[in-house]
Amino acid sequence: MESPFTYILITLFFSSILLSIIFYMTWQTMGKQKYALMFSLSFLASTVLWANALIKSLFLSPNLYWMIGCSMSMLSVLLGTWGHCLRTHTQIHPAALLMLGIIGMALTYYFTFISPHLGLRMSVYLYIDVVFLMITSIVIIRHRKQSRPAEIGTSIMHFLFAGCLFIAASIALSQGNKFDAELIKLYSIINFTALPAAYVGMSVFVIYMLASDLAEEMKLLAMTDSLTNCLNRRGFYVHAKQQILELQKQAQHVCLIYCDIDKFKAINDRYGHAGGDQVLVSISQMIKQHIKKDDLLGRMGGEEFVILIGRTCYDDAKSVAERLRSIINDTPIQYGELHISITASFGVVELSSQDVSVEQAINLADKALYQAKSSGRNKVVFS
Ligand SMILES: Nc1nc2c(ncn2[C@@H]2O[C@H](COP(=O)(O)OP(=O)(O)OP(=O)(O)O)[C@@H](O)[C@H]2O)c(=O)[nH]1
Repeated sequence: MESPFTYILITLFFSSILLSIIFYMTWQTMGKQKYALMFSLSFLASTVLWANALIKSLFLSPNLYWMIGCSMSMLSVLLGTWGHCLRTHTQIHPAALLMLGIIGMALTYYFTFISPHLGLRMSVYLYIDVVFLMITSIVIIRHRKQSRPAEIGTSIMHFLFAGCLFIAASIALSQGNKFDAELIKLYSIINFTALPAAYVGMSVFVIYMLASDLAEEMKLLAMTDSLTNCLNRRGFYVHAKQQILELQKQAQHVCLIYCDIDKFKAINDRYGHAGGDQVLVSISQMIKQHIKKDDLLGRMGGEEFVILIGRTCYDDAKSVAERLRSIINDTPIQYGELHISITASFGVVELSSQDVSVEQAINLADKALYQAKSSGRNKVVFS
């Protein structure tokens, strides 16, 4: 009858193979993101680690088995940390991570072969793993202002995993240089109960985090206009509702500006659909350049854009549309060798002091726009 630890190792071995395959397939199907490949390689290293633990007594000398186990453990955590740094665009040089791993290996080698010390031999690599896991936990939680639930969960799981390893390492170290059967028993209990649970929990949370990344990407795509890259109608409604509440709380003057390019059909007829598209892209870029980062720009369809702005001073808010009109009027759009002169009409509604919904505000601004069109175009009309 095999020891129960053997069965746990077999389970970990197969779980790691599966996780490595899952992340490899994620890498293949999710645009070959490097971090997914790192996660796959990380679980491959874990697979070697568990396989090494399973076959140790069959082929390897104890010291060789130990060095392979330590290096695979650190390699696995290092690759995972590197993957998380890539995903979060954290500027930690891989060489710094590699250096930490090499120091861990050198110290383990030293305390195994040169100046043998049981406690240090068993604990140094685990402490290095703890450092890697803590870096990962911090990197995940700190890379954006408001972390997603999946990121919070993944960060906590890395922290818990680091905690389990820290306890295991400290128990091993507290033996000193002499084998202590009681402490080793405790060390094995941590190693084969808390650690596998934390390991599997952490892996599942990483998968959940990547799935949540994908869901966010889809949501973003569903709210983005593919030609101009600004918000589409649906995206504008969703964001404008939140933004209006935010701005009104800050007692800002909120204006909704409806902008429609004049005689756009004629531009399409003269320069072709591609020329018309270029005009739409250039106009959206021009508007983005001349509004603030927090202002919202959406394309409502065709040649219609809508802008939501908040300004502390009412005159500032009112002047934005006039400034945009004048810039569009004065800036011909380059299309290949050609320069296309265009104008646009604007309808503006102020909604700071009124209890107006986005839909009503758009209707009012649209009516003002209609007046701007019917009174000769290239004009701004306030509702
Ligand atoms: N190139 C291009 N044209 C588009 C797109 N979406 C809509 N259009 C065209 O935009 C034109 C809009 O024309 P109209 O609604 O008649 O308006 P207009 O010619 O700008 O006239 P006024 O608004 O009255 O000044 C139509 O010819 C549509 O085919 C697009 O994504 N790309």
